[in-house]
Amino acid sequence: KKLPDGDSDTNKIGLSDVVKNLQRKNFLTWTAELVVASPTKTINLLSCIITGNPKNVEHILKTNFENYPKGNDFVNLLEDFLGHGIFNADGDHWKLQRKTASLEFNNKTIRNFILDNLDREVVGRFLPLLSKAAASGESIDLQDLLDRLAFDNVCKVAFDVDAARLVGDTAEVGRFVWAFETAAGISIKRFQQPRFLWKLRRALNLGEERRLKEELAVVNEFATKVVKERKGRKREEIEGSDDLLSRFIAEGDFSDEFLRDIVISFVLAGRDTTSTAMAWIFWALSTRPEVQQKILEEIASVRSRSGNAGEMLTLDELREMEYLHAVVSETLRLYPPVPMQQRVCMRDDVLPDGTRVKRGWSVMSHSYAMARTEGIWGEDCKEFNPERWLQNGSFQPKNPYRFPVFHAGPRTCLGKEMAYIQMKAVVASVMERFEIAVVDEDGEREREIEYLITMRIKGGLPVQVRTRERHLPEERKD
Ligand code: HEM
Repeated sequence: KKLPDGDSDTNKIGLSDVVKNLQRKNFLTWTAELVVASPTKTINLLSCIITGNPKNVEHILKTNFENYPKGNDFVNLLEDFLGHGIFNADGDHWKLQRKTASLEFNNKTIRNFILDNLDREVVGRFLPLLSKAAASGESIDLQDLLDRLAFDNVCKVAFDVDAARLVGDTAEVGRFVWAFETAAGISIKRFQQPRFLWKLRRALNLGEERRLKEELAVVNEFATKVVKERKGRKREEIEGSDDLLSRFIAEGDFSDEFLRDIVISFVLAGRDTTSTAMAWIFWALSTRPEVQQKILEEIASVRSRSGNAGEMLTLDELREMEYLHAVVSETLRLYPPVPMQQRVCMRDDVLPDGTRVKRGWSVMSHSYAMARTEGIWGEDCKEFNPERWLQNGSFQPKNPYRFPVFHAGPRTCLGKEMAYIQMKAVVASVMERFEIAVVDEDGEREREIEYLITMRIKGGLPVQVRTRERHLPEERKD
């Protein structure tokens, strides 16, 4: 039988290609090259379909959503850590959590809660650390500081706990924070190993698996204690609190275990994603003075319109900053924090480009490759060009199936708005006060990528910080 164009047999990558190329290349960039070069933008890599074709992405994430769950392999990997929290659940279990969580994320009060927390964290902790670095002249790892900042923020929003990672862990939660980071690291490393290996180590309680078990006991004990304590508070107090744990308790009769799992899922989903994105933004800006200048002009303009001479911009002012929104989006496009997203096929299917998918095969959408596809973004797709997001100065959102950086369809990221608020607030606050110079920066040279679920800058982001003179609106200066 003649195969239709784009049939999985046409763009098949064999085992010998895999072995030859993986020795030399990073999996993410190698598969991106293959996807971009494929006529249908879809490849079949040892019965794993990888696609950068927007029509296929829409089919997988929305049109035929029920046929493409996360699947047991994915869920099993993270189950010890996340249980069946929203990020690691399928079917009814996922639906129930999604419903309540969407309600809460769309609740207006959460935005103010996010910004108030950010205000304390950024003004009280983050900026002073940068001032110290500016005074001493020593270089600092900005990616690491941003990791700490994002961890603190997401813990506050998820369960109103101050993890205090930016100021050194406090005695009470320090053990939890350390255990969480270690457990996340070991759990994620499972993705790199053959399944039987980590399962065997787990069964025999050996090495990292043993460590994981110990650290998870600490994480679970701490989270359960917080859940129980919160449930024990007065009803009015719970109802008046904006963190997600309190909101879930106020909304329904959920078990301690369920609440613990969802909270841990939120912390995992919100920490490295946002910090990685911010690190790439500062890296991208460091070689683009003209983009920095435009952001500074935009900050000056919103401040002069509102007369705000305060430490932080307000939510409305951040919202007005459409150029900064475009800069953040352009960085996310080229450096998507979650560059590939995996699903599993439940029943044999044919994708819109003709690719056949068999039951049990993995299917991955490749945001990193899509950003580098001329058919989606035009000839300048590899350039950093924030203007592509703007029309007459207004930000124009793109079709999410062409830009699935926050996923798309029923499982779209719930923290997108929170992430944008955070990224814009941090970038604006830093840029107003400091010049950030990336150390060992080699002009436009790309940084090496470290890819393990999120796409991080390999080796961190060493920077030197210099103080910049601020220009606040005159009338409110004192
Ligand atoms: C720049 C920052 C972020 C990016 C790029 C991002 C991206 C994503 C992506 C790609 C997914 C889908 C993952 C998958 O199912 O394979 C996702 C899901 C999710 N994200 Fe985000 N995320 C970001 C920040 C956040 C934040 C700050 C939170 C909130 C605390 C958050 C909460 C979630 C949750 C709860 C899900 C699961 C949704 C579901 O399965 O129904 N994310 N995110």
